[in-house]
Amino acid sequence: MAAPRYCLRVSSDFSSSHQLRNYGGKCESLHGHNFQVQVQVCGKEVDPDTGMLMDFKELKNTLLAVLEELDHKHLNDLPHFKETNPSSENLACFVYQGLKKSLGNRGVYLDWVMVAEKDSSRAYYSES
Ligand SMILES: Nc1nc2c(c(=O)[nH]1)N=C([C@H](O)[C@H](O)COP(=O)(O)OP(=O)(O)OP(=O)(O)O)CN2
Ligand SMILES: [Zn+2]
Repeated sequence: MAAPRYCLRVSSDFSSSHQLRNYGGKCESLHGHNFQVQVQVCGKEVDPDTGMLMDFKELKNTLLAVLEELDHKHLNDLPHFKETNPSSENLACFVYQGLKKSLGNRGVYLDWVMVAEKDSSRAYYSES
């Protein structure tokens, strides 16, 4: 039996500085990245009137609101990252938790969040 699934992906970015603790290398020094972020949400049904799972614009705006907390900040100074290392993995988890809270229960679930320091180095966080 087929199990229909529609998925949407939106992308954005933020620019921040960080210092990785307990790294034992040059990334312990202050440096910055233009982090790329991609998120995927999925659901079983589209709205019969709009044909949409959710408006891309709304999803993008929700993502931007979460990224606003990180953009142009020194990540180690943020309360969340005072103890938690601001690695790409932990940033993906942070964005996931923020988005999950904002999206609430609407028949759409957050599948995964990706954070990349560059195209060749990506971290994914998922709870499904
Ligand atoms: N699993 C992870 N590994 C690393 C992370 C991370 O978040 N998760 N982060 C870093 C540092 O942020 C570092 O700034 C990245 O540096 P690096 O990949 O070494 O980039 P470079 O440009 O210096 O090196 P290239 O060889 O040119 O890629 C490190 N690891
Ligand atoms: Zn770094």
